[in-house]
Amino acid sequence: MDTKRDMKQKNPWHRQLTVVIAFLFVWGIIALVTTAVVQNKPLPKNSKYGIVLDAGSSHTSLYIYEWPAEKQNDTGVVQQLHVCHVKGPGISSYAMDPEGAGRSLQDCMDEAKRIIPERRHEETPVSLGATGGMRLLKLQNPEGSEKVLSSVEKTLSSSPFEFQGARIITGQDEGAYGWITVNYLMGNFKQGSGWLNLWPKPETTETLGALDLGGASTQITFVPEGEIESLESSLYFQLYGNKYNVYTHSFLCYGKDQALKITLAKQLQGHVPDSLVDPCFNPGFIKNMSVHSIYSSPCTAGESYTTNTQGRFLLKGTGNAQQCRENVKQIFNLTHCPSSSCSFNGVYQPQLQGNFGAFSAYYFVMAFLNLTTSERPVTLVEVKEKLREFCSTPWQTLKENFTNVKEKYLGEYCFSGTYILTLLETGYKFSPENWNTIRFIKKIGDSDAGWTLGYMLNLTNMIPSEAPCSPPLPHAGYISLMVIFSLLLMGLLVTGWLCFGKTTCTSQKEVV
Ligand SMILES: O=P(O)(O)OP(=O)(O)OP(=O)(O)OC[C@H]1O[C@@H](n2cnc3c(O)ncnc32)[C@H](O)[C@@H]1O
Ligand SMILES: [Ca+2]
Repeated sequence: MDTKRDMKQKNPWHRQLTVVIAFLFVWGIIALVTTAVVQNKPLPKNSKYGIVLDAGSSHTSLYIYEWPAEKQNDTGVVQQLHVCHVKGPGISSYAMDPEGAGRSLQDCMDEAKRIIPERRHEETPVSLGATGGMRLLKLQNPEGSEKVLSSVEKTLSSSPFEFQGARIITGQDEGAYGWITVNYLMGNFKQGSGWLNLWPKPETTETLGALDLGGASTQITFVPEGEIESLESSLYFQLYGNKYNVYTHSFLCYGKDQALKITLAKQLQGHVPDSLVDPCFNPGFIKNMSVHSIYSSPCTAGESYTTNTQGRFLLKGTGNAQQCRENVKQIFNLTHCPSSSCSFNGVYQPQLQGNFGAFSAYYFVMAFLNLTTSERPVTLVEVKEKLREFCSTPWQTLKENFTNVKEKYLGEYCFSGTYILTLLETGYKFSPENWNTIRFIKKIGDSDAGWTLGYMLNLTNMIPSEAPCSPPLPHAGYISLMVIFSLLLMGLLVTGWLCFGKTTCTSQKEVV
């Protein structure tokens, strides 16, 4: 044994070789780690931007979206960077002063100019989509609606951004883009990226239905289980290689402001008294209303009426949720259905399917009533109980308790909550069993739920029909695996050499 050790110690080659290998080993590790770190160092942010203006019936909002320039077609990369709420009413209110519509957008456009880096201005698309309010104005006053559109077009096209049009979007588009937005933000279109690509894709990917409640119109959009019977309510999408048959319907006049007008008109039944007792407003609530404000809308235009001399009446609340529901139910015609199943007014609707995200006024109202934030979903019974309690609260008490809430909103929450409940239950056929499939949402991540993001993704061709080809491994995973395998190989090499080297040395000594 001692002789062997002596021989080894005396062999100068052995020590030199060990030093060289140890040096190479350490150098190899340093090189690999440096490569991995340098390769994965975050690149300087190179963003692109897009602007969409949501010209709703009650207000206009300007949304700025941002995404990394190099990841244009990936899913889930576009994010809302900023929202600017235009002061004043929706553009459809400017029929008598069309120039005012364009002017009203200027402040938000200036804000966008400050937020988006100047070097990106020219290539940033800007577009405006008008919804229910402008659809109604077009029915009532086509010339006025054209003038309003020209006016906003003038403001947008005089900005440094790339103007892509100001138009009234159809109810079908509004529903479809809302559905695309929520599912894009939820990552439901995501392909199995990286390793998951190695496994076959599931036949259908679960998507979230979209429920949007505006002031003038409301939309329901979801992927039903079977065939869609009506062509006009059916949309076909191929997104990221997945196929979707989507049902959508938009009810003009069933946004919450127009629905209130129809409900009031139903109670008035053509005879306008000096005062109207209404269960949908809190006890003690009194409002002086103009008859014209109710009957001037195309949604109530079919109704003939006689009025008192002042053309005004007093709306007096009694705060009875049960009676309010009975009144609201009257605006849903359930008597005829030409298809196998219907929602209301003879409109085809397939059986409800999957989970739903309810946004816009659904969220504003349900959040105020504390019916959204809960670890567990609120049941339909609890919603009804809450409405009973809220509607019966005296108006004076409400005003004292909610000094920071707009009085217009506060006064209407009893009606609005009851309307939402009735629309969902009587209209769309949600029941106690599937009520928990509805989530009232405002945002997904940092982006608002609404139709604008889907609209921009479509306009800028940012959703490919086929999944973009991607390597089986993400870049960081590739580098990490390379490092691990290289270390393993080196380890094996060194171990092998040590064992092999020892034997060789031993045998050499024996020969000697
Ligand atoms: O989609 P359309 O029908 O064109 O209308 P819109 O886009 O203007 O509709 P919104 O979703 O912005 O708002 C729907 C309604 O909710 C009202 N609203 C907005 N914020 C609210 C809040 O905090 N509480 C109660 N109601 C609110 C608003 O006045 C409208 O009557
Ligand atoms: Ca809207």
